[in-house]
Amino acid sequence: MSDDQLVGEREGFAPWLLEPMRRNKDIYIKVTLAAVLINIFALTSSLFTMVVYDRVLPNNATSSLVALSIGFALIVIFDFILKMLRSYFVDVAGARIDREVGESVFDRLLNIRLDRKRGSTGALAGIVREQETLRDFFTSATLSAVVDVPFILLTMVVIAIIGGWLVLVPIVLVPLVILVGIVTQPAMERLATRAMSHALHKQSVLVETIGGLETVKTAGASPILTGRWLRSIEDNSDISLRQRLIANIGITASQSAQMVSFAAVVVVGVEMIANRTLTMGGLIACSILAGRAVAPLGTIAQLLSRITATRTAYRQLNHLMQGRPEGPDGDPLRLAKVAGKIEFRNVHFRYPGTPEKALENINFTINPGEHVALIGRVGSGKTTIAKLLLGLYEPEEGVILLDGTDIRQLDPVDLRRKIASVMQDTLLLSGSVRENIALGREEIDDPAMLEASELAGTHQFIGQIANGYDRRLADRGEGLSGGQRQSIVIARALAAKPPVLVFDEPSSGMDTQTENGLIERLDAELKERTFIVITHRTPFLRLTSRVILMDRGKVLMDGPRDAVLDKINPARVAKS
Ligand SMILES: Nc1ncnc2c1ncn2[C@@H]1O[C@H](COP(=O)(O)OP(=O)(O)OP(=O)(O)O)[C@@H](O)[C@H]1O
Repeated sequence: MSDDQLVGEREGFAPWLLEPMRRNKDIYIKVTLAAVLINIFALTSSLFTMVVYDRVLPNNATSSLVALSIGFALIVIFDFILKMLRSYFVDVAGARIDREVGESVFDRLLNIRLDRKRGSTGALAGIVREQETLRDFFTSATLSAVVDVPFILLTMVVIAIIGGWLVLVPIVLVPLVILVGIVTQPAMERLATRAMSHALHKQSVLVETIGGLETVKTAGASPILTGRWLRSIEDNSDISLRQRLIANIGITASQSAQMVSFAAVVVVGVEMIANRTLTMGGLIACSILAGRAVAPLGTIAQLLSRITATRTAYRQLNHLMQGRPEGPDGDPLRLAKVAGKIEFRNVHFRYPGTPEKALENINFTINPGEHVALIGRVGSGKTTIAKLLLGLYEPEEGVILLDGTDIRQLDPVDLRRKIASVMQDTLLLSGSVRENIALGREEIDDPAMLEASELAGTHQFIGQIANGYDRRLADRGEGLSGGQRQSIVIARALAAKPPVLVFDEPSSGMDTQTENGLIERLDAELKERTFIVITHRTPFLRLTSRVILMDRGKVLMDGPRDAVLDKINPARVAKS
């Protein structure tokens, strides 16, 4: 699915947003109450003017004017306080909603099923960032403007009371402005969707470039990325130009409507004054009110592009939130104690969107405490077996069992605690070495961290540096050598003493001496634990007693280590 398709879905209002809003119901009730009072106060300035013209001026009643002015000043003060309170309430509720939504969006991101993940990393990051657009809506003036819209009716009722038929002016104009909004809305929606997909594309280019800056430089990929970047900037500015054009139709229409409304009231009002059906003060009050009736629509028109962007952001996030998360549909199982028996039964697997099977009819059983090497040519499916065992993907057919339980029924997080892994793309987090090994797991105290670190060989280079374990690593562990990064990741896997360990090319970045030292230390450590190692190199085979040879997604040979190695390489037999 392309980034474009990611933004095209439409759904109803979803619980991940509705629930946090409901939990803040009390605050929104206060906001509505404040809005009622603010809108009532807003009417008073016109009524004040009316009374001054009709009662104070003809009678030269200065004392009444003083009293009225004091009253009006008090209203202005109350109005000020209420407006401040309203913004504060909107902000508090917005911040709470933002936190709750942020938590559930990040949680869903962590539980995303890899087989359902669509679009690039940058696009996914962009979708998650859309939460900010939602927050902007919930904490900004937009929400207050939307809340003010129903009060247009109240303003019209007051116009009808004071000016009678004069109310026809806003009655005709308000729907006209709304109509302009409705007519431009589909175009705004379309543009908002396209704007978002262009923004996601721009984000993808940026993330790809920054993430691989070293490779971009060494491989000379700058021209192709610059081209993509410039295209996405052009696309983005083209779309925002069109968005502004369309939005301006609504904004200008509402401004014109405000002017027409004011003038029409005056024209019709003059006639009514001549007929003595309206006072001078009444006319002035009505013309102010008629402008006010159209004003909230003007604010909405100004914020329309923001409102459509919020809807598009909502749909995007909803698409992410409605995807099925990892783990079983019902309550996930957690195995109390794992002996470490692993079984692949008739497993077939195809990566999403690829025609060929990466694994075809895989069958093997690994007994508790057995040490097995998975070997085979590049692309033969070894890593895929590890990924399936870790529950990152589900088999298309067949089952994978851990101690006799289908791993699809297990809690994926718990499964990955029981089966610790060192995967090929060793990724470190920014933070200290200690944090990278312990990863915030409570059971890993300092002695456990140090023990794992000594076993993995991390201590050999970190132990020499003062405060080495507290040394902060740069982004993704850049600043450490490939072998050093691997050693930290091995320490991370060993630290919790898991019953099963899966290592995928654990020593590809290490020199022979470091690798041999590691293998010697692991020999004792791995006793009575199930161990699977994927390797192209022979030293690690010393730790294993059985070898599974893979070829083009199938098991070609499976048997005792030396027997399989002798079959593959008859020269070995001759030598021995
Ligand atoms: N994320 C993916 N999406 C689509 N195809 C993939 C993906 N990862 C791997 N493949 C394909 O699946 C096949 C098996 O890949 P796998 O990584 O399991 O091989 P491998 O035996 O571990 O190779 P290597 O020794 O190079 O690590 C390959 O043909 C590869 O192109």
